[in-house]
This record gives sequence, C-alpha cells and structure tokens, in this order.
Amino acid sequence: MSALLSIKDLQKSFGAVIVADASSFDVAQGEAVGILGPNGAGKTSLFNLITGALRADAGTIHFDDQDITKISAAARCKLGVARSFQIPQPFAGMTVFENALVGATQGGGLRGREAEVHALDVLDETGLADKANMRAGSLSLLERKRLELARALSAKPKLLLLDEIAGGLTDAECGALIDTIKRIHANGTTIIWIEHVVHALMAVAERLIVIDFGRKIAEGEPKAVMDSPEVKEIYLGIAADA
Ligand SMILES: Nc1ncnc2c1ncn2[C@@H]1O[C@H](COP(=O)(O)OP(=O)(O)OP(=O)(O)O)[C@@H](O)[C@H]1O
Repeated sequence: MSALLSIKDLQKSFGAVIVADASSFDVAQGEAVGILGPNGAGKTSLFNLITGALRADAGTIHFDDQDITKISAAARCKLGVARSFQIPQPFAGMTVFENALVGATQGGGLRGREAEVHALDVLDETGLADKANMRAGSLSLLERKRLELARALSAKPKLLLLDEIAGGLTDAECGALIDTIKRIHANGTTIIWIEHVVHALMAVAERLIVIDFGRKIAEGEPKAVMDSPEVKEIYLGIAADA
C-alpha cells in the first residue's frame, strides 16, 4: 500500500513545551491507525499540525503526493483532510442537515442538489437521518459525537482524523459508534484515531502509535504495542520490571 500521509521529522514547541519532537510516520491509503498517549503528550497538536491549524517549526507533511507543510487549513481540507474535534463544535443554531451541508459545500466543494444528497447520505451513514431537522444545539452527547463525524465526512475526506470521539459515552453508545467507524473504514476512508478509550481503538485500529512528550515511543501491531514494557511503563504508569 502506498502512503497517503507521510510525516517526516516534524517539530513543534510552545516555548519549553515540545508537542512534536522529530515525529516521523506514514499512514497507508485505506489504513486505520490509532494514536495513544498520556494527557498533554501532543496528540491533538499533531492533528492541528496535519490539518494546518498549527504551523510546524520544522519537518514536512506530505499528503496524497503533495507537500502540504505550508499550505492553509482550507486548502488541506479541499485536498481531503478532515477532522472531528474532541469537544464537539457544531453550528449550534443550525439544523443537523445544515451542519452537514456546510461541510459538503465548503469542504467537499459540492453544489446544489449534489451537496444536499451527499449531506443526507452522510447523515444516513452516521445514524443521524432521523435528526436531520433538529437544531444541533439540542442533540445528546452521542448525537453530537455523531454530528462531529458527519461534519467531517460531509467534506468527502480521503483522510479522516478522529479526536477522542468515544470519550464520555456509555458502553452501548461506544459500541454503536465503533460499528459506525468500522463501516466508514470498510468503505475505504483512511482513518487516524486519537483515543483514550483503548478497547474502542483496539476494535478498529490496524496499527497503533504511542506518543509521549511529542515523541513516538512505540508503533506497530496493536496488541504487541499494548503489551510492550515501554508502553506499560510510560503510558499506563506500570514499571517495566514490575
Ligand atoms: N496553542 C497552544 N499554546 C500553548 N501551549 C499549547 C497550545 N496547544 C497545546 N499546548 C500545550 O501542549 C501540550 C500538548 O497539548 P495537546 O492538546 O496536543 O495534548 P494531548 O496529547 O492532545 O492531550 P489530551 O489527551 O489531554 O487531549 C499541553 O501541555 C498543552 O497545554
């Protein structure tokens, strides 16, 4: 499989706080990659660097064979990079359908009937079809998480970045969301998923990357990564020789 995303020697600091420390990794077309790490490790900052909300101090980001390191967030979105936010950020006064329509027109570049059909398809895919006419601000937490997913998908992404989308859900809600994300992945969308709910990540990710202080400390097959002494010690706080 060829790399859809290729990150090389990415560096970013806020004063003394290093959020990306010579980070390098590739994500193949069609892959589902999970990212784990302690609070403050730099996970969301990594998404901000990939989407263009943050500029890297050094290093390069290639997406779909283009160097996107210095292009705007809007241009990256048009090329096919879309994300969900850890704290849902819908247009609260608009309906669920209108929220999806904004993504379809602004991110997906669709117009008129084509945009409407795509927005409706995305609401169907994310289990929100029967909420299409509700105000986004009146949704439950699970529905807001689903709307985050819908808003990102409506932009027709090649790469979908999910930031802690399972947090705060009940087990049943989390299970339903996992099924939706698995379906999206099975339909061919490449996914990078940051998540603290490890069992959710393990259900979807084909590869895990663990970061701490902006540095990659482990990468590989999910179970092997979770079993590695470094990850147990640094991520779970269990001493390697315990
Ligand atoms: N714009 C900013 N200015 C200054 N410091 C920032 C900024 N954004 C993030 N940070 C700091 O960078 C560090 C990494 O933050 P980041 O949100 O990337 O971590 P995270 O791994 O996503 O954490 P969590 O799991 O808690 O969401 C934190 O110490 C945070 O306070």
